[in-house]
Formats: sequence, C-alpha cells, structure tokens
Amino acid sequence: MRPVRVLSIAGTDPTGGAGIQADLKSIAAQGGYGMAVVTALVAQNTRGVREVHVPPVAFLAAQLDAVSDDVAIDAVKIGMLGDAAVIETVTAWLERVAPPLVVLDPVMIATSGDRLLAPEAEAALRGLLARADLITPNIPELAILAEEPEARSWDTVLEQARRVSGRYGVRVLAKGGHLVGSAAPDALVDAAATLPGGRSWVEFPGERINTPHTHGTGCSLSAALATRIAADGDWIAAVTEVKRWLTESIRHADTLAVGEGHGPISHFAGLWQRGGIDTDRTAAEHLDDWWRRIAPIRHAADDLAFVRQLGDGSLDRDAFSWYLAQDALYLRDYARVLAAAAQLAPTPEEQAFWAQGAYGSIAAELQLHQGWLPEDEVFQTAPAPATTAYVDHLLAAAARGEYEIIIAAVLPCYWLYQDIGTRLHAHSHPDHPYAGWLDTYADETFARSTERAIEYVGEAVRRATPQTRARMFDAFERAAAHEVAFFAAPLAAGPGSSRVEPQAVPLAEPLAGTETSPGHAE
Ligand SMILES: Nc1ncnc2c1ncn2[C@@H]1O[C@H](COP(=O)(O)OP(=O)(O)OP(=O)(O)O)[C@@H](O)[C@H]1O
Ligand SMILES: Cc1ncc(COP(=O)(O)O)c(N)n1
Repeated sequence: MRPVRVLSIAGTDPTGGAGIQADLKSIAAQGGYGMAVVTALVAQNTRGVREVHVPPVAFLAAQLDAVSDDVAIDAVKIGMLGDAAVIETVTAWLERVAPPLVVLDPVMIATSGDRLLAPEAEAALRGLLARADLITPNIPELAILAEEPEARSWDTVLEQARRVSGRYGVRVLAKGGHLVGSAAPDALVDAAATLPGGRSWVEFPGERINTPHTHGTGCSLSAALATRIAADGDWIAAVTEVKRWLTESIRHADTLAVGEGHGPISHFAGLWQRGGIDTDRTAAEHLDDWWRRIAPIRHAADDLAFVRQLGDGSLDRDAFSWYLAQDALYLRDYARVLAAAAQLAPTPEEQAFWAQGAYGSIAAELQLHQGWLPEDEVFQTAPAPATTAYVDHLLAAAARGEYEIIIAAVLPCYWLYQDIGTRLHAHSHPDHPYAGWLDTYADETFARSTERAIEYVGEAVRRATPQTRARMFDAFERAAAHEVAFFAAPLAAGPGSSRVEPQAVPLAEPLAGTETSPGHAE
C-alpha cells in the first residue's frame, strides 16, 4: 500500500523530541511519508526554550508552495505557528490548496511553561480552527479556546471540548495528559454528533505511565493521528491505535537518556522491538554474520596444541585415544539431540535430514571410532568436564523443545568440525601417523550435510523474531565455545584443567548402565 504523504507545518526542536522532528518520527512510525515546512526555529532542549526565530513569512509561503506545487498531500498536521503573520500565511495557503485532512495542534505554551504563540495571535488562531478537521488541545489550551477556567476534572474537560467543538464546528481530541491520577484518558468529541452511532463523544481510556519524559507527546499524537486517519479514514480505529502506540512510546522513554530535563518519548521502540532494525537478510547473510561473530572462538580453535599436533602428526597417541573415547561418548548424546530436532522439524525434508544425522552420528561415526578405539575403552571412559558441559548444553536445548534453538546448538558440531577438518586434511600424507583419521575429514557426504545444516538454520533465523534470533545465536555461540573446549581438553594440563584421564568405570555405575546397550550392561 502506498504510504500517505503527510506534511507537518511546525516549529523545530533541535534535541529531536518535539515539533517537526517529533512529527517526522511519528509519521514514519505510523507508516506514512513525512514532509516538513518550518514555521519557527526554536533554540530549545529538554529543559526549556531559549530563543525563537521566526523567518520572514514570504519564505514560509515559499516553503509551503514548494511542497504543494509538486506533491499531492494526503494530510496536514499543524503545530507551532508562533505569531499572527504566520497564521495568516498558513491560513491563506490552506484555503488555496485545500488539503483533504487537516489536524491542528493549537500549540501555545510548551511543557516547560515557555510561550510558543504570541498572546496577541490567539485570536488569529481561533480563525484557523474552523479550517481544521480535528484539533488536539491539551487541558490549558482547551481552556483558552473555551475562554473558561482550566478544567480540574475529566468530566469538565469533556464538557469544555463539546462547547469548543460546537463553537468552531470542529472535532476535538480532548487529552487527559495534564490530569492528576493513574489514568491518562483521551476523548474524541464532536458536538455535531457525527461519530459512529450518532455519538457526540467516544472515550479512549489510557493508563498513565509514571515518567517525567513526555516532551513532545502532543506533537507526536497529532502527527500520528493525521497519518492514521488519512490512511484508512476510520477515526475510532486511528485514535485507538495511535493511543496504544503513544503509550508504548512513552513507556520506553526512560531508555533514551536524551537530556537532563523532560526527555522525549521513544517513537520507534515498539517497532524496533517487534521488527528489529536489521535489513531483510537472506538465510546465508544471517549465517555469514554468525560465522563472523564467532571469529574469536574459531581462531582459538586454530591455536590449539591438539589441533596443531594432530595436523603435524606429533600428537601423543594416548591423548588421541582419549579424545576418540570422549568423542564417542559425546556422539551418543549428540545423536539424541539430533533426533529431538527431527521430531520437531517443520518440514519432511528437515525431519529426514536431522533423523539421518542422528543415525549417522550413532552408527557410522561410532563405527569409525571403534575402528580406532576398542569398544570397551569407550564404555569404560568417564566423560570429561568439557564433554559433559557440551552435552549438557545440547541436552538442555533439546529438553526445552524449541526447534530453532536445538538446530542452532547442534550446528557448530557440523560447521566447526568441518572447518577444522578441512585444514587438518590438508596435512594428510600416506606416512602420516593419523592419515586414516585425517582422511575421514574429507568425507564429501559430511561436507554436504554441513551445507544443509547451515541452510536449515539460516532459514530458521530468517523466520524467527528478533528475540528468538538472539537466543538462537546464543545457543550457537555457546555450542561453538564448547566445541573448542572439547578440542582443547585432550592436551589441557595443570590444575583446574579439563583433562581427565581415562578412567575405568564399573559397569554397574549409572553411566555404564545408561550409555551401553543391555548386552553391555548385563
Ligand atoms: N504520563 C503519561 N502516560 C500515558 N499517556 C500520557 C502521559 N502523558 C500524556 N499522555 C498522553 O499523551 C498525549 C498528549 O497529552 P497531553 O495532554 O500531555 O498533551 P500536550 O500537553 O499537548 O503534550 P506535550 O505538551 O507534552 O507535547 C495524550 O494522548 C495523553 O493521554
Ligand atoms: C517546536 C515546538 N512545538 C511544540 C512544542 C510543544 O511540546 P512540549 O509541550 O512537549 O514542549 C515544543 N516544545 N516545540
């Protein structure tokens, strides 16, 4: 759908919380295309207004014409006008261009108490009200327009709004932001009773967020309303949705840390949270990024004595056997985790892939190890801390039962193993003491499986919410660290090391009982 083209005619706030800056953010947050004509340059920050410069009105007219001569405008939001000459210029332009929707925020006094409209310009502003489709005064502004004392209760606000609506023939959004108490209600008021169901007012309840950071809420509300109403014409839906968005943006205001005074609201907080700020990456781009982010872990693997010595053939035979025994222990649980991925897989292809991986781990790879390592030795070896830690991470992912997290956690065992293996295999030659082992790394089927695993995880990342993506990466990164610790364990030495000598475990111990077939356990 084409975004609606919304023009803000307002003053500036160089700290970005109010005025034109807030309007442009609000229009964008509501899915519109924002444009802006500056009425006044305001030297202000979150503490207050320092100086106001109103450029010559001829230049204001030139800006307005520059937009309307070129762009079909769907809605106009009017904010700070400054003085009577500005109001006259804008009024004349509105009469000539007749934009389809005009929302007027009758800005008079900033939250800080500084005047943003010359007192003698109030009469000129009244003349502009009838030209608007909606006005959005706060409680003090409503009182000025009603020429009555400021309302102290919500009921009085509604009555005043009805009188102002009747007098100027305009819909009024009465705002409860300045009330005391736990509520911040708003109401759409139309004395002509043209609201759905012939009603003269519709209330929009709202909870008050306890924060001093509400600078620019009025500007943001009116710009967002102009955008939403222009987009689908449903006024009630527009106010409901905008109020929900505004409350959400106020709720996140405290996270911004902009200025020492009344800080701005966070216009995009909800969008960032729901959609993130990432561009639409392909599955491969996501995983390229994952690979880049685990570079420190990968480089640590390359520096391991175990990996270097396995490559140059100088590795101690016992350390190698110990590694194989740990690997065999690892693979048994790894196969169970892959089976869990198969069980949860969303497509038959993925189900088959992970089930095949489970089978491959338990059958083919164990057979391979058993060629190097007597089976008894595997079953009589206690798992080292590094093995237990790695396996526990994977089993915990499986136990939580989230497909995305499981496949992210099992990926390093494919990817890092394949990556290290490719480099190790380059060292193989017929006289190499571990040639038989290094050659297993050249397995084409495993390389293809690694590619498929990367592809499936990449697709899952693409489908996931930002929160799930972050948890997937965490599961992946931690598994990668475990994978490297696992490679480090055979040669890690000294106190507190993860090197655990192969130990004979009595067959009656739970480990033997759970890890072996009934035939072995007796
Ligand atoms: N603390 C708050 N929690 C939730 N909503 C609020 C809060 N303060 C204001 N609002 C909402 O923000 C919008 C603007 O209200 P308010 O009455 O403060 O207007 P305003 O004075 O023109 O705003 P501002 O001058 O701060 O730009 C209304 O929808 C109001 O209900
Ligand atoms: C240019 C401009 N327009 C409007 C406001 C009112 O916003 P607030 O009342 O939150 O200060 C402002 N401070 N500056």
